[in-house]
Amino acid sequence: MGLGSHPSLPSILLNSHLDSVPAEPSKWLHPPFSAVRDADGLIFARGAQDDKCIAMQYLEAIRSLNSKGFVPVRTVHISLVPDEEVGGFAGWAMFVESDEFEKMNVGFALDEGQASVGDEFRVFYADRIPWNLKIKATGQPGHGSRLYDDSAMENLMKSVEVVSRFRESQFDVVKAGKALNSEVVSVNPVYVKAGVPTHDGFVMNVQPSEAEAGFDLRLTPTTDPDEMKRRIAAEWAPSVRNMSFEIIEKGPLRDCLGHPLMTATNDSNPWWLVFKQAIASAGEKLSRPEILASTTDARYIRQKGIPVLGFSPMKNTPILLHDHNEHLRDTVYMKGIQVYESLISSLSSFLEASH
Ligand SMILES: CSCC[C@H](NC=O)C(=O)O
Ligand SMILES: [Zn+2]
Ligand SMILES: [Zn+2]
Repeated sequence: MGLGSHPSLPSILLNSHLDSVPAEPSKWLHPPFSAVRDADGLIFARGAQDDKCIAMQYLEAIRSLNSKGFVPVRTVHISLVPDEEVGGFAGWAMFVESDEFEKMNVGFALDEGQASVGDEFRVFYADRIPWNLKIKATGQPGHGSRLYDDSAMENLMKSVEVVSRFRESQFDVVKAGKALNSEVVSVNPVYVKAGVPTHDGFVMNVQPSEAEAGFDLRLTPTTDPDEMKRRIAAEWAPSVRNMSFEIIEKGPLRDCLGHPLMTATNDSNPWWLVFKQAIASAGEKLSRPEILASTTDARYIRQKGIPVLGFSPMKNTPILLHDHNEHLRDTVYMKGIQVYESLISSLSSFLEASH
């Protein structure tokens, strides 16, 4: 397929990353990099869901459409990219700035979504944005037996309590059924580093002068980043308690016009209507559009003002991305190819969008 009959119209892009997270083979039922299909039809492989499945399904769908003589109106591009799992800085973040990307003149893109445990497919209109937050404390060192104020560990532990309360306040909203997980700000501790090391452990009777904790923080597309920074500076790492912090922002929160990176899923977006219709024509249902709790390369494409939907055609499937024994049922995989045939033919035949 490839080139459309009207190549001057904005094109359709189908994106998949080819990298995956590591696996611990000893904890898997089958070797994670051999794609074993068991007697029940389950295909075990790192990447079976995240997201080599969609890369192959795009190709199979196009092969099938080709064999039926289908000619797209709009050009269809497939991008198979590196480094998504580590932030896309040497992948999509650079690619969106290239002339090659500009020349592709992309009008609409599909990127990965997530499995659905129910009978309806899930679709994602935005990603949360990760911040890596390091909180550092310094304080008074001293004998391990002494009770005194302002040790580094005490300062850090106070912060951990404050962060935990914020975490709970967000999680309570989810538990009360008022928001989905991906609609609140999440913060999870991922490491703590402190202590005076010895050759086989830590000195036990010295209270250390430095301590540090790391958090995986996820902002919703509408979180005000400046307000978040003020909260961190005032409450989580107050300098009056000898605390400092560092934030590594893993991607943009706004496009060049300052808008949150969200693709409209209403009548204002003709691509949404075509997408929805194509899913229905394939005899399938969609659940309410969601924000992706994690993030993917789509955020860089949205940053350019291009509408992107996150979609992986996996239903009645446990969510196993980044997990041990990641797998996908063969029949689900095969059905997904048909769904993409419907999507690709509808999207690439769509004439009327201004872009
Ligand atoms: C630093 S960006 C990390 C991207 C990663 N994406 C999928 O899991 C994520 O943690 O959401
Ligand atoms: Zn992925
Ligand atoms: Zn992943």
